[in-house]
Amino acid sequence: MRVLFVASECVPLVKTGGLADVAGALPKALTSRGVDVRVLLPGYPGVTAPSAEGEAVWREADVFGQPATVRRAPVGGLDVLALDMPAYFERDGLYVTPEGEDWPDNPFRFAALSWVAAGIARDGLADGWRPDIVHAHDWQTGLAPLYLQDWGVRDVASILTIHNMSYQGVCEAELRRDLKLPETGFTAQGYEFYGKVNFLKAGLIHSDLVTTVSPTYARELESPEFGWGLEGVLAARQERAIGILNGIDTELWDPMSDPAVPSFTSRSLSGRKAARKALLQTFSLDAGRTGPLFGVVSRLTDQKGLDLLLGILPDMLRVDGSLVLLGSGDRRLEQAFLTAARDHAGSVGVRIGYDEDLAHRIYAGSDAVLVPSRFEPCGLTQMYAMRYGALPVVARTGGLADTVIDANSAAVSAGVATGFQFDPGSREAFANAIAKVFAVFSERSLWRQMQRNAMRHPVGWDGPAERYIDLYARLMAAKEGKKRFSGTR
Ligand SMILES: Nc1ncnc2c1ncn2[C@@H]1O[C@H](COP(=O)(O)OP(=O)(O)O[C@H]2O[C@H](CO)[C@@H](O)[C@H](O)[C@H]2O)[C@@H](O)[C@H]1O
Repeated sequence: MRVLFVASECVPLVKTGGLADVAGALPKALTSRGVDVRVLLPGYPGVTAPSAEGEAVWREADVFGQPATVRRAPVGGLDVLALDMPAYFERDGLYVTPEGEDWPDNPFRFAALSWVAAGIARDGLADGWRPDIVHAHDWQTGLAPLYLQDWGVRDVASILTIHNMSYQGVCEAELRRDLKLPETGFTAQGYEFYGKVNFLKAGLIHSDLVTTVSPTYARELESPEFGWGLEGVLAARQERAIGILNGIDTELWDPMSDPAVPSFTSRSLSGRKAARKALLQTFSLDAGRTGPLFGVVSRLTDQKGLDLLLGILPDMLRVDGSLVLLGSGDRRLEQAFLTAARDHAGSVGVRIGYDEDLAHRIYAGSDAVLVPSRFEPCGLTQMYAMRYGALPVVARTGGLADTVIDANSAAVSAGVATGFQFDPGSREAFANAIAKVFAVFSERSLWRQMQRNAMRHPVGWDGPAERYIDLYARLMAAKEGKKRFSGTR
């Protein structure tokens, strides 16, 4: 079974968010189960540097005005195919300029990525490798299934995984000819979206199968609130989006062997105490405060609901809580948190930027990690938190609802709670959940039991990888005409 993964970012080479974690970890889990996976990535500087010596396995002289060369190299346990197109990808910033604006040629950059994925599926590589399946991820690769279908490549199946429906890759209709999109597809049943071109919609319509990253988000996606205008497209498909919960890379994220933090396990937490102390020192926070130390590691966007945190912060601090936050994104949120840190020096620490090492130290040293998202397709931070013994406090939405067992009275009596849930978007519900965190924090044995539960909660890729393999096998069988594909949620 040969699978071509195509994604716009991937750990350990280049990451801005959770897509990269999945695009790095899932291929590893599939490979260890015998699937032959290669991962096609844009040749950003972080990708071309480690693959520069790789063999050129595919070329085309002119892909949207630029020569394209694909180099194959083993990097970080992955079989990487780096798309070398310096004019498109050798720049500082994956999607946006240093000033935070979308690169104006993003439609061409990511159409090129999709085009090359489809080209590899059509032609195969110089070493004879040709995929059975193209597995595309998010809008940046949404045109790959369309090109495959348009070119009549019928013996390679395509899957599109939605990591976030709110980013769709919409561009002006006039570009459609230059993007080499079929004119007949520019309709409401095709890739047209309110008079524009929509990359994600193209992928949803033309892929053989659509998946998303949690069962709850799969259901939510069919409502206008979460579908961002594409809910009808999913509902109209014969096979709707299949929700497969993400896992996390439990080798990279292992408190026992993580080089960024003192070693600890669910049985022996003394290393965790040291991690907490070190974290307080990093942010020059007062070690004498008796309440929980809350942590946040997040992109600062409206999705993540962190404006709600600003609203309840003074109350949290009044009862001796503390906060550390690492994030970047929306300039106004960045400023607001920096101001909070200045106003509450000693109890609030804020780092604006991206820092992988510090992220590990926050999961290991915080008592609780806050994820108040308005919507969350899966969410990985709550799983990293659980694995490191920080109890997650999450909005009850998407994958957050699927991964955290709320400390309600039934779960507490059954001894299975792993965190705290509240109604998304509600400041009052968030404040109530925080009050509960304080209450449980003062009941040391219950807190300790929840930490143990959280740390032992299965968060790896074993189950999800098996489900993807099952889908791949059924898709291949369907392509071979053995039987009609039938998906289940
Ligand atoms: N400033 C910073 N410094 C260091 N690390 C930082 C950071 N900001 C964020 N991170 C890291 O980025 C990742 C974020 O992953 P999430 O899944 O929580 O969100 P994201 O919205 O990016 O992903 C989308 O795709 C993923 C994958 O499918 C879905 O889980 C999710 O719901 C969906 O929105 C985590 O590994 C986190 O530690």
